[in-house]
Amino acid sequence: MSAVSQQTVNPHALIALDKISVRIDERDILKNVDFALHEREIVTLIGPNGAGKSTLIKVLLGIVKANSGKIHSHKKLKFSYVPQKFNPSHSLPLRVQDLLALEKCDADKKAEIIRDTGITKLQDCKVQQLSGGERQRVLLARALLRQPDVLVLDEPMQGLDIQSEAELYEYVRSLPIKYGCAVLMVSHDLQWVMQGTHRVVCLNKHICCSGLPENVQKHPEYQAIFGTNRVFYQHHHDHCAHGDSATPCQHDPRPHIHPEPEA
Ligand SMILES: Nc1ncnc2c1ncn2[C@@H]1O[C@H](COP(=O)(O)OP(=O)(O)OP(=O)(O)O)[C@@H](O)[C@H]1O
Repeated sequence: MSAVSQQTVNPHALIALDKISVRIDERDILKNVDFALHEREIVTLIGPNGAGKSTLIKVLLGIVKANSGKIHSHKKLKFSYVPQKFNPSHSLPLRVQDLLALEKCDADKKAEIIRDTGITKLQDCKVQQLSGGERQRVLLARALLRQPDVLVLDEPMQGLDIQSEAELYEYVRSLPIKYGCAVLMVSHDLQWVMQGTHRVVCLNKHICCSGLPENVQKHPEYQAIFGTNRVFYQHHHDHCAHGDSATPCQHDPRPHIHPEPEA
């Protein structure tokens, strides 16, 4: 029932889910979910553990088939997906540069992405031996090399230290303008949700509420899940995210993530 149709419910959406339901082992995982993603939009999906966030992403990616509902899209979209967990087999030694070479990309753009994600020095390292934070950067770089229409990030901050996390947020915020992609992120970090996102969708098997961050946090279903005292202020980011770096930064005006410090 979930084949991607070229017709459209929302003429402005890149992709739209229409009353999607997923049942696994007699359990409702998603119920009647309507969802749309627009060009160059940054949308964050929030909700408690087990709410169906990863499942919703997998439906969008075509990995999980819905039991009912439809997916509409104007054109065949190119997705890049940075999963929550990536544990490559130790029996398949793969260097970072080999992994990145799997994606075809213009050399200048590739150099820029490698520099901006802070992985220049990791090129010869084996993917299996990277730290959690290094692995996240490499996966993000690989995702960008695909030059996707939609970049999907499932809790991408796992393993990142606080400074790298702030830099990653700043970098992700710059991507729609820089590379023309929409960004769909799953995050439990409500501070990011409120400050970095154009739109928030709160999911708990069904869509509880969605809209501008400042409106969503006033919604009764949001407050029932996250409480009433978790209200965040918003401010605009026109400054460098790495101002507190222990080592002086050769300031680059473009958002970028610093490499992890060497031991
Ligand atoms: N392949 C599967 N087989 C059985 N149950 C599944 C499968 N995939 C997901 N589920 C169940 O569906 C529910 C939603 O899972 P999902 O991973 O989408 O939630 P989530 O919102 O991403 O959770 P979290 O925030 O903990 O990552 C969970 O109860 C999970 O156990």
